[in-house]
Amino acid sequence: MESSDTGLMSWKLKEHPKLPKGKIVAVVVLDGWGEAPPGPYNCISAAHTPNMDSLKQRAPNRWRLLKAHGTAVGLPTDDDVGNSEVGHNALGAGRIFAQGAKLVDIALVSGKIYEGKGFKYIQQCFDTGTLHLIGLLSDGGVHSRLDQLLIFLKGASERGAKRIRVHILTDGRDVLDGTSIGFVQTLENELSELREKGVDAKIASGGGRMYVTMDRYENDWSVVKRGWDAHVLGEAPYKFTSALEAVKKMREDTNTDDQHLPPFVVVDEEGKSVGPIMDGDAVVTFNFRADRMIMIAKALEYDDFDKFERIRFPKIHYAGMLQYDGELKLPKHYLVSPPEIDRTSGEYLVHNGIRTFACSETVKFGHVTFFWNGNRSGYFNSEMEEYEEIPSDIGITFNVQPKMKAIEIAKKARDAILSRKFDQVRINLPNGDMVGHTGDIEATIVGCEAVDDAVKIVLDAIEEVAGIYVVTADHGNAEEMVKRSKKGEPLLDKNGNVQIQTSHTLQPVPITIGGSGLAPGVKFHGNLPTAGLANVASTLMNLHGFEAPSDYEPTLIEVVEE
Ligand SMILES: O=C(O)[C@@H](CO)OP(=O)(O)O
Ligand SMILES: [Mn+2]
Ligand SMILES: [Mn+2]
Repeated sequence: MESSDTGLMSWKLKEHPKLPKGKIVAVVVLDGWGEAPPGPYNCISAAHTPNMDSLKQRAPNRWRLLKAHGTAVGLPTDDDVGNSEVGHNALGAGRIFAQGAKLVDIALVSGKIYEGKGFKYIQQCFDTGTLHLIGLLSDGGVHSRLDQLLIFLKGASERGAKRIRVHILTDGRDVLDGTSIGFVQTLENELSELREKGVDAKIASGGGRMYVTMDRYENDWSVVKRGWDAHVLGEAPYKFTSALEAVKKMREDTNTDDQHLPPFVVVDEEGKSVGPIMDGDAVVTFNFRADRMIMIAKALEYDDFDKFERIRFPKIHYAGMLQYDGELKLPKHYLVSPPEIDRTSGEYLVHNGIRTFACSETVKFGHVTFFWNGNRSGYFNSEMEEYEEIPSDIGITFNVQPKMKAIEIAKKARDAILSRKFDQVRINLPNGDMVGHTGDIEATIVGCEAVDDAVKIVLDAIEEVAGIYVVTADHGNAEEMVKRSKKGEPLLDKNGNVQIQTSHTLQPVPITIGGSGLAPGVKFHGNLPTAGLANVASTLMNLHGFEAPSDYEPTLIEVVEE
């Protein structure tokens, strides 16, 4: 950390000895765009992407791969796929922070989770109220983990929870479609063991994560309302006497995948919901990841709330697994302290006169703002920053509109670059990820081609202002659309069809820099073979003419005499 004469931390960055200030730098994050061998399940190699291809071929010294998964981005193990939260956190913060998944693991293993203020707060309801747990039910490890839920269920019941209701959101996005049946079965087994010990524990409601509760960035409040109605009011169009039956039947009868299952409630023999949320109950949202919990957290926490008609607003003790928004302090109560992602590159650059424009469409808007800035909403300095959100299409899966708003985002970036009002123009192009998550290979190829066209728009604008571009990605997705055996063969399901993979991957991501504003002699260091996304922030500071703070991960570039 840099310090001033007074011993206090200083925001002032040192000038870079060789690189000038004043260049406009475009930062383009391709969401879900990893590097993998070409093949029929690699939508990026299958797509016609002349611009990205030429960036790779033209300047081998200024194109390389970065680690974007596992411990390189603060996840518990190197078997953990990357994701947007940890990826953009690392890109923006320039350091690797132990992330939510890991912090919850640590708190559960040590038992500290039960000693904190958050647990004591919910525990006050255990004698007379019900403990409700709402979250994503899978072992995907992106938003939540089933093993953590099971440990917590046991821990809470040993500490006095007598009546427990779980509200499940089925996945099929971070894990294979269809696996929700197995996850529900595992949870049911655990709940039945708790019942044998005298705890009244049941699944009460649920639905598919993309259709119920887990919307983000206020894209579509009707998603959260469906969750509210099912979890809180105990009302849903589908009623079953067990969650297992619910998931199995709804998959067949409505022909929807795990991600998009309709909302359901579990009812008793009289058809009455087994677990609405009532006055005096405790509620925990057990996802550690922030973006898709913030909307439901607002609905559960805020007295003043006008996003939808709540009908009934129970007086509850609500805690998040983590605090999801550091600026809004939302929720007020939480079980595990979030990573303290401080002194991000965005905050430094604002203090050093860099004016920033950031843009994406709604579904990725918070990635280049909120996540980039360390899970902090709002501006550091509204006079120096402008964030623009292009409304995403709602109510569709993105294989229907695979081009999404890529071109519109790129045009906003182009206008911001040509206006010369900004020093950094930062965008996220969502297609590789959002279309990749649908598992639709043809549509994903179309999406990747739109990304390539969008990159060209930004690069052309950078050329006009003699600026610099940095094109990179946050994690893999579209480059690997099939589940493989250990030997690398595509796996088949029981009907002999290949198992389509909708999730992120373990693959590295490319980064490339260039533009006529780049000082001659700038190239990637040869001595950082294991660099990852956290090395990008220092690099960007250099390109703006500054040295990075000493505790940032080292820069990727060096300047050689030509
Ligand atoms: O859609 C999401 O929530 C995640 C996958 O669970 O994707 P990303 O990390 O790219 O936002
Ligand atoms: Mn992403
Ligand atoms: Mn994704």
